Amino acid sequence: MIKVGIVGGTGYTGVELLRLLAQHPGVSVEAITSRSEAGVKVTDMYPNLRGHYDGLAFSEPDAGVLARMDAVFFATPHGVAHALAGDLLARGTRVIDLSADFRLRDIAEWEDWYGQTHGAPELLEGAVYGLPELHREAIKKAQLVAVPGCYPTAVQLGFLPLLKAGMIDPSQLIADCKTGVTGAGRGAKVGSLLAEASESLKAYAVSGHRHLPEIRQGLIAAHDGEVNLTFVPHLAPMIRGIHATLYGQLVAEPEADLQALFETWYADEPFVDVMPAGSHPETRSVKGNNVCRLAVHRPGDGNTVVVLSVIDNLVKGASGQAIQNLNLMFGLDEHLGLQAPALMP
Ligand SMILES: NC(=O)C1=CN([C@@H]2O[C@H](COP(=O)(O)OP(=O)(O)OC[C@H]3O[C@@H](n4cnc5c(N)ncnc54)[C@H](OP(=O)(O)O)[C@@H]3O)[C@@H](O)[C@H]2O)C=CC1
Ligand SMILES: CC(=O)N[C@@H](CCC(=O)OP(=O)(O)O)C(=O)O
Repeated sequence: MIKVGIVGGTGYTGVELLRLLAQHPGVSVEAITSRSEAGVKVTDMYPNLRGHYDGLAFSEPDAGVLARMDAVFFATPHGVAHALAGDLLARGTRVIDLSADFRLRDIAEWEDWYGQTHGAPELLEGAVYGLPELHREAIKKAQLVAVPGCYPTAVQLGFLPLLKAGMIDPSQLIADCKTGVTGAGRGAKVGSLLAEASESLKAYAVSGHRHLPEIRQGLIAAHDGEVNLTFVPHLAPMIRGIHATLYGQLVAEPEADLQALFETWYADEPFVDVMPAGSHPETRSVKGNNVCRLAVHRPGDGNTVVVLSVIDNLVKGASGQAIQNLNLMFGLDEHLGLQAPALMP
C-alpha cells in the first residue's frame, strides 16, 4: 500500500481526492490536515465518506507526520507547498501539488501573477508539469509534480493537436471558457453565493487571469514558438465543470481531416475522449470523472476551427489528474481510482 497524506483536506479538491482514493486499491490515506477542523473526524464533516475513512481525523499540518508518507498531495492555496515541499522531498516523500506553486518556470512571472515572493525557487528545476498527455515519461520519474490548473488542462488539450501539427496560426488563438463555482474553492465569498451566482453568467478577469501565463507556457513549449492567446473566463451557474470553446485560424487547407487528426493524436490516451464528428460535449458528461471530452468543428468549411473541450474542474482539472500523476509516479496502472463513469444527470 502506498501511504499518502493530504494537506488541505477540508477544501473541495481535498475532499475530491478522498472520494476518488476511496476506490483506489493501492493507496491508503494516513494523514489529512486542516488547521480549522483539527480533531474533527473526516466522516463527521463529510458523511458521504462514512464506511471509507472511519478512523481518520483532520490534524494540524505536521512535517514529521507528513514525511512518513510515500506521497503528499497539497490541496492548499498558493504558497503553502513552497514552504513544506523542500523538507518532504529531502526526506524521500514525493510531492503532488494541486496549487500553482511549481507550474510556472519563470519565477518573476509567477511572482507577478501570484503577488507573492516565490518561496522555493531551488525546487523548480526538478518540478514536472503534470499533464500526462504531454509529459508522461517525465512524470514517471518525478519526485515533485505540479498538477496543471483547471482552465489550462481544458485549453491545452483542445489546442495541442492543431498547434503541434502546425495547422493553426499561433498568433490568433481564442479561449472562451466557463467554469462552475467550485473553481473558487470552499471558502466563503460573496461571488459564490447562490443569489449571486445562480441564474446568471458573467465574464471575469478579462484583462488578465493567472492561468494565461500557464496556458501560454504550455502552448509555446508545444509548438516551439510564440503564441498570442485571448483567454476569457466566465463564471457559470453550475457547481462543477469547465467548458472551453477554442477558436483557431487555419493556416492552409488541411491535408488530413481534422477529426482524424484529433482521433489519431489521442488514440492511446486513457483520459481524453474525442467525440464523433458533429458532437457538442456537455460538462455533465464528465461530472465526477477524470475525462476530457473534445469535439472539433469547422463551421461552414471556413477558415475557423472550433474545438469544444469539457472537463470536471475538480477531477481532470485537479484531484483526478493528481491521482493520475500518482499512479504514473509509482508505476501503477494509470486508471486506478479513476474508473467510475460520470454522473448523469
Ligand atoms: N477548486 C478547483 O476547481 C481547483 C483548485 N485548484 C487549486 O487547488 C488548491 C486547493 O483548492 P480548493 O480545494 O478549491 O481550495 P479550498 O479553499 O476549498 O481549500 C483549501 C484547503 O487548504 C487548507 N489551507 C488553507 N490555508 C492553508 C495553510 N496556510 N496551510 C495549510 N493548509 C491550508 C484549508 O484548510 P484549513 O484552512 O482548515 O487548514 C482547506 O482545507 C488551490 O491552490 C487551487 O487553486 C486547482 C484546480 C482546480
Ligand atoms: C470560479 C473561480 O474563481 N475559478 C478559479 C479557477 C482557478 C482554480 O481553480 O485554481 P488553479 O489555478 O489552482 O487551477 C479562478 O478563476 O481563479
